[in-house]
Amino acid sequence: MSHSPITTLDKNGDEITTVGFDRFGFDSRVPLDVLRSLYLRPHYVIHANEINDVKELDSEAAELQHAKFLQHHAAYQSKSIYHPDTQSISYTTLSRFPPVKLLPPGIRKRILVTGGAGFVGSHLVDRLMLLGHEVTVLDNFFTGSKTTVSHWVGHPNFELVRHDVVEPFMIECDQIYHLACPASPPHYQFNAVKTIKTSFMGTLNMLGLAKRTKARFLISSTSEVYGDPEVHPQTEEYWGHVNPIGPRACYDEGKRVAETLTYGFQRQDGVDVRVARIFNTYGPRMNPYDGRVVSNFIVQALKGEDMTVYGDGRQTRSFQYVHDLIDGLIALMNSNETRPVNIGNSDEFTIGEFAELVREIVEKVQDQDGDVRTRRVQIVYQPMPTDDPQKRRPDTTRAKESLGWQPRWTVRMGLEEMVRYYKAKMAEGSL
Ligand SMILES: O=c1ccn([C@@H]2O[C@H](COP(=O)(O)OP(=O)(O)O[C@H]3OC[C@@H](O)[C@H](O)[C@H]3O)[C@@H](O)[C@H]2O)c(=O)[nH]1
Repeated sequence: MSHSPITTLDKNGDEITTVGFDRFGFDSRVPLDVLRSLYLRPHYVIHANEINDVKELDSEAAELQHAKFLQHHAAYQSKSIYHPDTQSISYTTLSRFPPVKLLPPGIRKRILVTGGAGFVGSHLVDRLMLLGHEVTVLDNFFTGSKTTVSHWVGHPNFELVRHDVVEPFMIECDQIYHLACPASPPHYQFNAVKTIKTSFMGTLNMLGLAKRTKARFLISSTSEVYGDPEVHPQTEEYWGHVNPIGPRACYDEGKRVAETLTYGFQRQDGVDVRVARIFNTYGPRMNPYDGRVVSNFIVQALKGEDMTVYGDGRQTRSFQYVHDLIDGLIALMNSNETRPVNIGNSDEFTIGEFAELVREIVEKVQDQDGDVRTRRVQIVYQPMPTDDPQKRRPDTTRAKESLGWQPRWTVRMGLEEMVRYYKAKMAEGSL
């Protein structure tokens, strides 16, 4: 089956060919198709009675399966070959790393990314690596996965360290993106004490490192600091409405105390800090089983299972695509804005409406690919989790004014790409 390349249009109807921008003395632009080649993995399925030679699999037909998103670039990932007969998967080694920018030493930065093997972290790592910086990833692989950054392992600009941020860590660096913490409600509630320990001790340790090295420090905080908000949309001035003893408190209060620590180090020790309050974000490399709504809905619809809406589906969320978030994080890190900044998309949906949108997009992609559906998936209702916020939408005026940042991706474009990512995972056998 052959595909013609897809055009990605932004909110204004203009084509997106690059992400990032040249602002605050930091050029973060990279071509979109190069980025895509890092997460849309070519997959191959072979049966025991078929050819067993990997080279034979580099056929035009196999490559075409992903040609739709990989316009001019070969995928810079090892190949994963699924053997359904033995329920096994083999990975090939990379013969060539993705090309990275050659930066003069004065411009090249040494950047530490905690949680760099997670969903958001791995996209940030891709961007910083392609831009030519030296990147060290710290991750304990509790919710992150080595496969998200495996295409960089062995590259001279890259280092992957298994380390838990609750223990101190020493390294010389210029910038620290401190992202380490489980972010999905079922994951962060799985071990609540560990979650709050990660937020508190992890942030304390990384701020200590920033103080010693004089590195600029950015923490990924969250819209959850606003709790179940009584102000809508949420501005950075709003202090929030959080239940300090509820099941979400380990995360909400953990991030609130992490912000308190961050500004404590700024006031007492002059640490150069940035605080990003991240709103609901989705995209490729989200763990398909992490329990958040976007991954749940897409995976359920692709598998032909019923889509689970919690409560009556009238609660709202506003969803941003991961490339917009990374643009925002990089802009914030390199700007002079030291106050907290909301990074999110203000396109707000009820969860009920969102389920219908996801179902429609999954069906559209399936129809384009000629997939056969045995039935239309149903939307079913399940109990609402305790303390689930009733509404959420960012006021992003500050990000627009201070960073010149606003989201570019439409929810539709982002969802379509994520559906293709999960389809590839299914074909690979890992979903
Ligand atoms: O299968 C599902 C999963 C979730 N939901 C609902 O969808 C909404 C969104 O749920 P998610 O679990 O994706 O995310 P939440 O908004 O609750 O929390 C998120 O907030 C912002 C981030 O910091 C974190 O990633 C996460 O804590 C909730 O109302 C939830 O009850 C469903 O209806 N069905």
